[in-house]
Amino acid sequence: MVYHIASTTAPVNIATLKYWGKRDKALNLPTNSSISVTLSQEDLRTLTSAATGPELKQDKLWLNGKEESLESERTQQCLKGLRKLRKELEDKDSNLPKFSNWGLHIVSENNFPTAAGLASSAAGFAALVVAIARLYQLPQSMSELSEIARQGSGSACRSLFGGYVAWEMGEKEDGSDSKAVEISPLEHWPQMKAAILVVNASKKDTPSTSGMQLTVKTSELFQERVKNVVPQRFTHMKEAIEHKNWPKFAELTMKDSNSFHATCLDSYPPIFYMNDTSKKIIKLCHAINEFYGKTVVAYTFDAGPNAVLYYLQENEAKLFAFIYKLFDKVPGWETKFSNQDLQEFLSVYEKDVSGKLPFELDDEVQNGVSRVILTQVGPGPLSTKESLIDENTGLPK
Ligand SMILES: Nc1ncnc2c1ncn2[C@@H]1O[C@H](COP(=O)(O)OP(=O)(O)OP(=O)(O)O)[C@@H](O)[C@H]1O
Ligand SMILES: C[C@@](O)(CCOP(=O)(O)OP(=O)(O)O)CC(=O)O
Repeated sequence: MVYHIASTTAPVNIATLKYWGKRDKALNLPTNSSISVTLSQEDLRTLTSAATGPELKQDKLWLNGKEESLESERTQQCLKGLRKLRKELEDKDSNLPKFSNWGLHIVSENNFPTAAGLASSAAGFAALVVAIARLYQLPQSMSELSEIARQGSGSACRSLFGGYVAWEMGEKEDGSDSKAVEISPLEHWPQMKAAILVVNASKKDTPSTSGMQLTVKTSELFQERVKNVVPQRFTHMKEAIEHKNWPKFAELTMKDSNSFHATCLDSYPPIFYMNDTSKKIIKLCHAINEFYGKTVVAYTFDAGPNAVLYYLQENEAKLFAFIYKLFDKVPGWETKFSNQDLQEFLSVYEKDVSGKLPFELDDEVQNGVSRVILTQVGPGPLSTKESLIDENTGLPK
């Protein structure tokens, strides 16, 4: 028999205004709105294929070549939501095959480390929802589908759009107004780039879900953050994106990363996501901006020690004079630059920086970084002809 199959890729997004805290755990409703930049799928992406057929009795998932359980409440919520929408179509048109009664086979691959604080769950749930929505030929918009992806993992709802994205927290108890919307498409500000310094690619200590629950329950600072800090920052950051106001965008991004990590530290017992290397990178970014007398780089850290450095294309040589000088031994540079380009960064350092620095560069920081991922703002989920499922067997290829 031949199976019905649809495939999609989906991107990672890195928040510049952080989601941290749930007001409803079952529906995954946040305590504040958030904003993110979607990153290019050339560098970080999930590819997911979904298949169905009358002979499939059970739902199954294979992730990075291994069969994984689909039992988690969150995945079940996503599958339930998608089947409900398909059922509505089938009820209206009796000619449609009864996909909603059949099992699903889902096969997915991340081209980067899973559960390493690189937002794999965001790309993973976004791809899962979009692949099945396409298989089911659902008419819903990306914003509507984002309500389902949100229930898989909050940050996943933002991966349904490219460019600059907001997750509006909403007010309704049923969560029907808590969804992702596009602030600006990638074409509006395509000069935005990101250098990710992978500080520790092993599994993290405190998962985001339990970490944020603890913060909501125990941190007083958190109350101040959601009531007074984030609502204003949300408006200001949206404006900064709309006006391509880089210094403002950068300042708010850094402040919000710091504010989020401060609420983690204020949780009881405290949660530490950043390590000494992360802190050295923060100091370095401020020192770089001070050295040039303008904002060249903005850092942000999620629930782990990895640093995401946002910068504009026009400032690349200025930033890389420092970071290539410091991190030239770690892999990743060669994916985007020739040897000659990289030597150029060192000559900028020798010509413009060396001897003029009011501080010593700390070579030690290199030891805490294992890899650099060079990327930029990118598009939302993309349909693909590439399939991970064999159309004759319905099993992973
Ligand atoms: N391609 C995928 N398809 C379905 N589920 C996935 C996929 N990739 C990751 N996941 C789910 O997401 C989990 C990892 O989420 P977790 O939040 O621990 O890490 P992360 O997303 O890399 O980090 P963070 O969200 O803090 O940036 C995996 O264990 C898996 O359940
Ligand atoms: C620090 C963050 O990356 C937290 C992400 O949390 P998740 O979306 O992973 O949490 P769950 O909804 O419980 O799955 C900030 C952000 O991406 O906005």
